[in-house]
Amino acid sequence: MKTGGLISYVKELVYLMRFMNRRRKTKYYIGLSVTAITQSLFLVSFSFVVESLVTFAESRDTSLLFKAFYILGGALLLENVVSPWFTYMYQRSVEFTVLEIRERLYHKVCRLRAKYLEQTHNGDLLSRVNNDVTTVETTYSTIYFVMLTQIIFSIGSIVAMLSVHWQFACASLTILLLSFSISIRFVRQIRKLYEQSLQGLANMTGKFLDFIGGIQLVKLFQIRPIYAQYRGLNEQVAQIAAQTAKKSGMLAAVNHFVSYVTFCGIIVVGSLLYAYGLIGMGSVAALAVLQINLTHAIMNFGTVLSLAQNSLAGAHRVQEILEEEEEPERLGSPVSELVSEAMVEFRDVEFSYQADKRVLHKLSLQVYKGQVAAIVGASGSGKSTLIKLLLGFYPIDRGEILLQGKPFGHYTLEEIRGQIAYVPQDAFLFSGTIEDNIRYGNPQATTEEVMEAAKAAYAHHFIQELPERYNTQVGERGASLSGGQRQRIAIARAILKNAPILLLDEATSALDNESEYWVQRALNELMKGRTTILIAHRLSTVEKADFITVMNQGTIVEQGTHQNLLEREGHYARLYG
Ligand SMILES: Nc1ncnc2c1ncn2[C@@H]1O[C@H](COP(=O)(O)OP(=O)(O)OP(=O)(O)O)[C@@H](O)[C@H]1O
Repeated sequence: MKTGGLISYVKELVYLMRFMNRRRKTKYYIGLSVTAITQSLFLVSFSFVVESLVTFAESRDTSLLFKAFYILGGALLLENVVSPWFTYMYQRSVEFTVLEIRERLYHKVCRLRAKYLEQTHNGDLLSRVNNDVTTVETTYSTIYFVMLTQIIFSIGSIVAMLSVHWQFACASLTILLLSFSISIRFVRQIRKLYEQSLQGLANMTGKFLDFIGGIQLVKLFQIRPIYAQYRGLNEQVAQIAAQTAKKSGMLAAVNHFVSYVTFCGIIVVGSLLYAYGLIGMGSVAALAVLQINLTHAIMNFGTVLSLAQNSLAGAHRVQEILEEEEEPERLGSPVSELVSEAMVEFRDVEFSYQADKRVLHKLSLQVYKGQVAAIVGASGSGKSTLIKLLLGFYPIDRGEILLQGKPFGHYTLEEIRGQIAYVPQDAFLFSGTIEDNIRYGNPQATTEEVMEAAKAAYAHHFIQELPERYNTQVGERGASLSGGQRQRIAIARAILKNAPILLLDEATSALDNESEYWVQRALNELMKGRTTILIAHRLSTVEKADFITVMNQGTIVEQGTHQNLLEREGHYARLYG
């Protein structure tokens, strides 16, 4: 490996410390350094213990025996009394830093653009938050520690060797550098493999999430390709792991070879020098201990440097998310002079998800306070896109959206979303209790207010019949409730939010007659006194709307009441017929 490559690795290892704040960094550095120094001293001191004992055996000088005991006692004190305190100090910094990274990722995901979230598989995000953050944790708690210990220990061993026999020390240093340069040759290859492995794991997690999400379909249709794809990814990860093991094995073999050759060299050369009276047996024993320790230190360093590649790859994936572009604070200029009489107005709005495919063409629509506006149209005509734009998930290309008479840019995205309650087609419940799920509409609401909302949403009755009532756990995504029950809880949540504007993505389309009846009544309650935009997939639900907008290929082709539109015998009449 070139010096430039080594420098860039060192830079990357330093870069990883960015995740830690300054106060923690100081504690981390102190804790890590003191622990590494005490452990190194403990190991280096053994060579002096061995030297004193062997020389005592030769000379019967009892002061050497005491010296060995003192060194050993001091080393044990450092290792068992001092070191644990400092280990706790740096490990605590690590654990709190990892907690902060996960929190930062959570908040970051909340602020990511809809476009990024739609294009990124949940499995990939999950893998970054779990696997990749764990690799960063390993670096802080183990890799840096082992690296630092090996460096300090190597320096300590070389100094000790110099004090025992400088010629041996120089020879050892040469072997050390040679062995080190061989070790790090493998590191770059191993890094590439780790990067591939992490991406493979992310793909596998994504595939598994797909499988779990669609488990009913997988069973029903016996979808074998899903398993084949999962297995393919699994095999890929296993193959990469096998290649990594091969490289790591080669690295260990080289290090072992160097280690034992030099150990034997010391014994042979040391014995010869002893035979000619040029060195004491105690010194030969100390040098042998130091040499074997030194080569182990280099081996460990090489191994840990290759493991660090995994962490660096993981850290980069974490950093990628943290650096990902966020939603802006507001969409549009806050100083626009535009005004509108309507509660919600789309004025000549043009929009495309991808540059070459326009989805909305100069679309204009006004919904006045208290009105119920239904939007109908063929699949793909742009109905859901209108809702996404109104929720501020995408910036529009041209035109203006006005809310409560003011242009979009007048409000922050948080303010816009605060004015809107949204009930999607597939009501999403979070795992937790029914009460929690309703209260997400207004975290400050009292238990009585939660119940009032549930009553208004015709949910109270069925909730009371559940074993734990409002404390019943809904299961993952509300799996323990029926579709209609989930919808009514979602409606209760929207009622509790008490926002002036309501967006409904027709919520009754997948329900049986009885559920539909109750959900429809709940929706009527929810719509009272609010300005509502209702995306209707079935025309029977739009008859009572104040006006109906018919969309086709991103434009409004008709507008009027149910009766007018039927009489016109145009698009609506054809859809209705
Ligand atoms: N995230 C996206 N990225 C790219 N294109 C998209 C995206 N979402 C929707 N589209 C495209 O935009 C067009 C309008 O889609 P939209 O979902 O608004 O239609 P819709 O009228 O709500 O359809 P449906 O009734 O089937 O839900 C379609 O051509 C669709 O393929």
